[in-house]
Amino acid sequence: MTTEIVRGADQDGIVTAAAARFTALVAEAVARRGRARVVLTGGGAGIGLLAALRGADIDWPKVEFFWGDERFVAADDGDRNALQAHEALLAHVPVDEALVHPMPADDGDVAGDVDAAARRYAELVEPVEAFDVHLLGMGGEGHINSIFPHSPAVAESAATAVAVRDCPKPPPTRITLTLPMVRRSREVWLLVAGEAKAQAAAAALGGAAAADVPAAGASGSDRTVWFVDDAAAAAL
Ligand SMILES: O=C(O)[C@H](O)[C@@H](O)[C@H](O)[C@H](O)COP(=O)(O)O
Repeated sequence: MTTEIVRGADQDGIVTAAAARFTALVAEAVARRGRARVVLTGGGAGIGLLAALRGADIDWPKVEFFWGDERFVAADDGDRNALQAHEALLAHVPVDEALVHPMPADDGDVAGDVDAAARRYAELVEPVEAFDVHLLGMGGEGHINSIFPHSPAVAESAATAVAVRDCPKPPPTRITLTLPMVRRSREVWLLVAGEAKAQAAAAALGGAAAADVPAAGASGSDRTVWFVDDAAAAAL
């Protein structure tokens, strides 16, 4: 397993670098396996990458989309990562809707039951042998997906997806893939920009415990790539 650091001047710089690499990774996965399985995330950098991919030369109907985390709100709530991904990318490219797997929303038959929603998503991802790439943003205290330091989610070693309550970053109720499921990816990419992330980036790359800095537990079976801008790289 390789860890690689890709530097950019700012968030736009890392998004541009990640978009070029994403295009190549999807082409290779499709050539080898007929399909590329990708996991999307929320946050400024993750959604920014999706917007940058709109014009990319990608065989979109061969791409299968999963989410690493989601805010448990109504489907039409602007806080939904799936809605933001739709607006940034999915509505603009010819995806196969049967291959787009958003996490359940807080309406429909699991309304009010985030545990049932998480279980449903766990059942969906359980049979996936490996994602090709799991995209992640990182918070200033080192969270990835909705896995926060010293939370039940960061300690989860069995379930593939779990409910999150009292999340420090609003909205408070969420669903997240767990670290074991994140690691079921050939590649894991962290998109990290801004000085607020510098200490956590240095700690994660320096071998901190995942309980303290969840990003430290995010690694791909083939490769982990940190896309960091100059400000976020300041303490490396
Ligand atoms: O749904 C979410 O909020 C996320 O998936 C979260 O893990 C995000 O990726 C980080 O908080 C980084 O977000 P920024 O890139 O906006 O700092």
